[in-house]
Amino acid sequence: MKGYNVDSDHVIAELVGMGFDFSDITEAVKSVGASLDDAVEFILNGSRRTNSSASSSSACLNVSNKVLGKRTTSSTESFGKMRQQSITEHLMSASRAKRSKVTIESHASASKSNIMPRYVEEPEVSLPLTMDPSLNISPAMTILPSYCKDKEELRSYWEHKVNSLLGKHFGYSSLKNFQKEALEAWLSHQDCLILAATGSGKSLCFQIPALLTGKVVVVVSPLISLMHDQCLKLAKHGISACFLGSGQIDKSVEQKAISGVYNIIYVCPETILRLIKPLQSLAEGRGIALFAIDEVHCVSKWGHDFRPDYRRLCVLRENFGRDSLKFLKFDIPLMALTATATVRVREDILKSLCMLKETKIVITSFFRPNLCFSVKHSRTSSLSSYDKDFRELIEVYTTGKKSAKTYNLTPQVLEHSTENSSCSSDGSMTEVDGTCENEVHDIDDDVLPENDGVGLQLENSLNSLNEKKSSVQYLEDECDLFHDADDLDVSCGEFYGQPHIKHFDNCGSPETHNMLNKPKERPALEKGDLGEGPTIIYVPTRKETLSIAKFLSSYGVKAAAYNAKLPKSHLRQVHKDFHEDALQVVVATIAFGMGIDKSNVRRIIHYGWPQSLEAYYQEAGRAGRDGNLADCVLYANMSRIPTLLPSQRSEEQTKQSYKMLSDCFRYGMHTSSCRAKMLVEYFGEEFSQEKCLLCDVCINGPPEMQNLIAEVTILLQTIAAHYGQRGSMDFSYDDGVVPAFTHKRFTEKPNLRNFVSRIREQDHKFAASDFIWWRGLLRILEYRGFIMEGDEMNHVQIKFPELTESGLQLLRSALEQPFYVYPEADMLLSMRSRKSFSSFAEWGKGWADPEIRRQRLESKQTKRNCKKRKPRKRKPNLTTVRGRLAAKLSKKN
Ligand SMILES: Nc1ncnc2c1ncn2[C@@H]1O[C@H](COP(=O)(O)OP(=O)(O)OP(=O)(O)O)[C@@H](O)[C@H]1O
Ligand SMILES: [Mg+2]
Repeated sequence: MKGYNVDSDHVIAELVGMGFDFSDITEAVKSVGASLDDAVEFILNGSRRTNSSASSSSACLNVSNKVLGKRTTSSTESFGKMRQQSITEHLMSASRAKRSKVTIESHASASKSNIMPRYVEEPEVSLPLTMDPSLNISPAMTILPSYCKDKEELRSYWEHKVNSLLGKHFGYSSLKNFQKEALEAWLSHQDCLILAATGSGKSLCFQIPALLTGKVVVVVSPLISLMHDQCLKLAKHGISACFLGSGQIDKSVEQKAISGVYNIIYVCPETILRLIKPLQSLAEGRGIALFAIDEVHCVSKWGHDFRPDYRRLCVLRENFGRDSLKFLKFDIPLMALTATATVRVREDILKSLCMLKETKIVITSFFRPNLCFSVKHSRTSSLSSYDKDFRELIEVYTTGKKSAKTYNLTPQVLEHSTENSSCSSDGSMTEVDGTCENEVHDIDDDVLPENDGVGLQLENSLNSLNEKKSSVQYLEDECDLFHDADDLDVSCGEFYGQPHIKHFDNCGSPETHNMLNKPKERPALEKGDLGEGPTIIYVPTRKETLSIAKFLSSYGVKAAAYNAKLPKSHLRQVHKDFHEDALQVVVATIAFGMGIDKSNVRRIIHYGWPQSLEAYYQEAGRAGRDGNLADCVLYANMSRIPTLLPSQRSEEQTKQSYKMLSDCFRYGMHTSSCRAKMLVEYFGEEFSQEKCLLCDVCINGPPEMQNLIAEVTILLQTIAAHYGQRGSMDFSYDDGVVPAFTHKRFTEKPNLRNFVSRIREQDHKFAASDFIWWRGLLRILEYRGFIMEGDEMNHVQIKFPELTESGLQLLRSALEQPFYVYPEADMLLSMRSRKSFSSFAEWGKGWADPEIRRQRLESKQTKRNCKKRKPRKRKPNLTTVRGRLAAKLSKKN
């Protein structure tokens, strides 16, 4: 297979997945090159295997789907051939031989190097303990050859074995440390929870046991597309696998899985619950080496991607232990894996899965040293924001390029959908509502006669549209809630391992992988040109996927939209083109989900607030898997507090979701700590170095500190006075400054807005102060423990502030000590448009002068009047039904 490139590998794997004979495939690829369609055409029409039912290249995807789900008779022949060559067959035959007699052959007298026992492990068969008990070797180690005299020897024995499998199947030279630790736990029959960064290689931890033992590994995974991709990769590495989703299962695949045909069975949580009994017979027959629960954060209600069925997976511990299956010598180990779990989520995982007390926890650093994090302010709402925010990106992909050819993926869909979205949301979660409202007003209200029958009808329908658009159902429809677009037509499929070729997927060479393993030296990571690798832009709403993709395409960028509502054929095409580097930018909702493992993604842009830092870090983690520099930019509207995406949640979950959103908001607002540090510390890791040296804060440095004693004092005083805390203290202040709280606005619990207007009224120095500036200050006071939330409701940031005991104490000493802070992002934003608050002096002085005050008030009034001017009549849009109707009505009048 020398000379085959990544593209041909991909095509070969696809064809293997379709069930074609390997020799036919190689011949086809040799003849027509790395084109899937052409190769299918060649095999189907141009060579031995002519099949009239699938003769056109357009049938290619159908063929694929059919074969994934139900194999046609014509493919059985080649498939049988492949099975002969598959590793499964080898292990199966070995296994059969093994079961008839003693499992491990002793080779005490032979040299280790040339004697490898044919079978490494058979936990059910206990062996005489020939080792010194003082070695403290766990029972599982005893299943290893008895010529290994000590722990070190045992370790090097299995490392040697694993490394040869690694080289043979994957082309890697060694395991990473965390992978070794995980395998050691499994060898010792321990349950294991693995927390390792995105793209670090967690899958190998559960794939290797299948190769080592010849038993089956059962992997629980949340998404069909993820299972499909992993099976495809395994097939390329010579390992047979199948996936069983929860839809219409092809029973024959399921039966084969249960009879032990595949090395690895991927199964969704719903299905595994149905398969407990059959899996118990599999455990008794071929044997189950391990249950792996991938993306295990889905177990936790405290995580970002909760899947209720994951919580029922404690059945695995209940039904696959020695207590329930007498033929087992040891409980079948559980291995749980995730890249994003906070300490609380970890505890929840261990408890919900009933993992054993001695569960080994393997944690690698969450730090990805080649990712450059930054946060930028953007309204993310209109073409003008796109223009500003994506100019650089457009330059990267178009400068010096000859043609500005538009990438034309389902243009009709794009055209149609963007036509109605001229006023798209501003990208933050709040703007889902905003969009709807704007949209309803795209017809001029003032063109409609008030009591005209048609007008009334139109108005009614607009109202009902309005109502519909503010319903949770409609809003849910605007956003994708799952990390999956269900772009496959099948719910199960099988993949047979092909004879091994040296593959490194589209993920680079082993050397580049090792770079992830072993971070580059810090000084070498100087920020510069990132190159042209692809970009993923994550947006909150489906509509924005279309409008941004259309915008970028109009500048000649090869961009495509991806969201769960687009046609499946389009989604598949996007996946394919993205993996083959035919696309420069994918603009997606979170449906472009978990498990995207492409090495050269150079930029992940979040355009609008994510819902949690877990989700953010997981999505950002898709960048730079080749170890080279990559950018992770968050564009968010700093002037708005994000809101939760609509979803069905219990009260408890709502609270948790608010907490996560709030943490995410703080991450964006923070201006003085290294971003990577903030992120890894969020996951409970102590950051080993001071800074990442690559994020916007490390590069630009924090903003200048300001002494805000005057502002802090008046804010605390205003709040304290409302709650009658003044009497209980002996702080002294200028009575003129403290507000008199007799105003009727204050009879109810006041929110920050009320306090700010009070401050503005009371002190001319602050009369023109921005609300968002005070909001930033309030947040700082909350971090420092001086303020707390005064109501029971859930908020992203404190809404009804009250003073804590420390707040009261601070107030007592406030006037004596300076209060230095780094202004938060919203404060900086407000200061950019106005004078800084601490330098209110100038403004303040101005307000003190009655003449200046009069002039300012007058100009304010004039501005207001200008705003109130009757809106200009817009020309009705004659391309829409409503527009034509409005035009007709206005003519009548
Ligand atoms: N020991 C190793 N040496 C070199 N490369 C490796 C090693 N182990 C895994 N890899 C490679 O690392 C890449 C990422 O692997 P994998 O998909 O298992 O990551 P992951 O940790 O599961 O990521 P995610 O969190 O996105 O699911 C793969 O392309 C894989 O082949
Ligand atoms: Mg993974």
